[in-house]
Amino acid sequence: MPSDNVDTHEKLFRIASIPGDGIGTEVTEAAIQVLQKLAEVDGTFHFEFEHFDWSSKNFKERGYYIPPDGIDQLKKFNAILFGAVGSPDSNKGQTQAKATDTKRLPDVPDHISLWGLMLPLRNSLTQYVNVRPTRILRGTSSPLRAEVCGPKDLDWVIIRENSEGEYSGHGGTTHAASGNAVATEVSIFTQVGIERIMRFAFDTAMLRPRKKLTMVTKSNAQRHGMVLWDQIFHEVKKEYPDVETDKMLVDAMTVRMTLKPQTLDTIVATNLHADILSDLAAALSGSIGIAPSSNLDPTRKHPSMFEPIHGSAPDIAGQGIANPVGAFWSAAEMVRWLGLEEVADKLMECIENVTEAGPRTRDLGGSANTKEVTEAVCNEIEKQLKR
Ligand SMILES: NC(=O)c1ccc[n+]([C@@H]2O[C@H](COP(=O)([O-])OP(=O)(O)OC[C@H]3O[C@@H](n4cnc5c(N)ncnc54)[C@H](O)[C@@H]3O)[C@@H](O)[C@H]2O)c1
Ligand SMILES: O=C(O)C[C@@H](O)C(=O)O
Ligand SMILES: [K+]
Ligand SMILES: [Mn+2]
Repeated sequence: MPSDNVDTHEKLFRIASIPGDGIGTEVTEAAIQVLQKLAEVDGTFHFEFEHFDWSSKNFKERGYYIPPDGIDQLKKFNAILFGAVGSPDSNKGQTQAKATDTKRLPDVPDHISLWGLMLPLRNSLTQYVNVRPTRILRGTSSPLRAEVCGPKDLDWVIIRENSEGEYSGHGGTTHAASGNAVATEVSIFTQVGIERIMRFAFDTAMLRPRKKLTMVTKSNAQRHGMVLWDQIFHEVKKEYPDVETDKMLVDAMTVRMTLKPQTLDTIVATNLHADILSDLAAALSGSIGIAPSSNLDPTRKHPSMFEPIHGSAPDIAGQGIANPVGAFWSAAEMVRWLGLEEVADKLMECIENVTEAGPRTRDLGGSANTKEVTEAVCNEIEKQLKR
């Protein structure tokens, strides 16, 4: 509840924070610090955070990530800030694997953690869109040669289908004892699921200056679900005559992203294809550490969830050196989703003032730690937003 000295006319946003594991906890804490500073300096709204410790550590102790009433609890919030899931105890080996190299094996297998926390959240809260913008932030550079990619040549938004496809979770394993195990991983594509992601992608393209949408599939080799994607794309396209469109096969798309980044703008792809392409996009724009994502329920029936696209990064977890910029940018997208467009723009401005002037973390060529970057962004907020 607002404290006594708070004007009750101020907007109050209730945010659930789920830091998760590894650097997820470090960058979420940093993002909350930045959001609190933003609210404090702006003065017209404030945030109330509630923390949910649904970590892999707790999973090992309790046997679950999300408690039985967990999803219902989340439904009361205006938005969710998520860190990352993926057990960081990577040196402790794993009980079920026959692995010879236990050095990099997590003790909660990744498919258990993803299906125990991340995917049930996206699914239960009908966050069927995942928006992943990518551009070269001021002061950062692409690993691509300057002739291929100048600072303005990479400005994309990837619309990832976030509810079905390769992530439908249908499948099983049998015959394991025979020494010739049989496993299926069935992709499911539905007309409803495809239509709604296409409409969202066209709407997104319409709001961007270039009004350009590239649809990605693999409909040469995958002849059912991917062909349905193509067909529905062509149907929905008729409703958006102002949007310039083209279509790519996902393998060729990686080449186009790398060699002709300026020819792309809005991109729509399936759950798995967009997952892979968005990591590539992040790397091409400078670092996985800066890339944001919004898991949206466009109907606004349920809270949407905002998280950097990276994982728990066991290799650097606990060192305090993770780049918090992806979490900050995600926080800015949350602020935008909550209706505070101008504040979101100002926050992005502050973030980019810091990527430009430094301090920067190692992944961006600097030597700063998470705390130093966070303090720099907070100072920038003080400077830029003070009335
Ligand atoms: N949405 C999620 O929660 C999510 C996303 C991706 C991976 N994961 C999980 O995270 C774990 C690790 O996965 P991974 O290693 O494939 O991917 P990852 O994104 O965690 O790390 C890949 C590489 O990028 C670096 N990196 C990532 N974020 C960084 C940041 N903010 N600053 C600096 N460097 C950064 C890491 O140090 C690592 O070298 C796995 O358990 C995986 O399942 C979860
Ligand atoms: O596959 C996933 O969705 C997990 C992670 O890689 C992500 O991009 O959020
Ligand atoms: K994440
Ligand atoms: Mn991913």
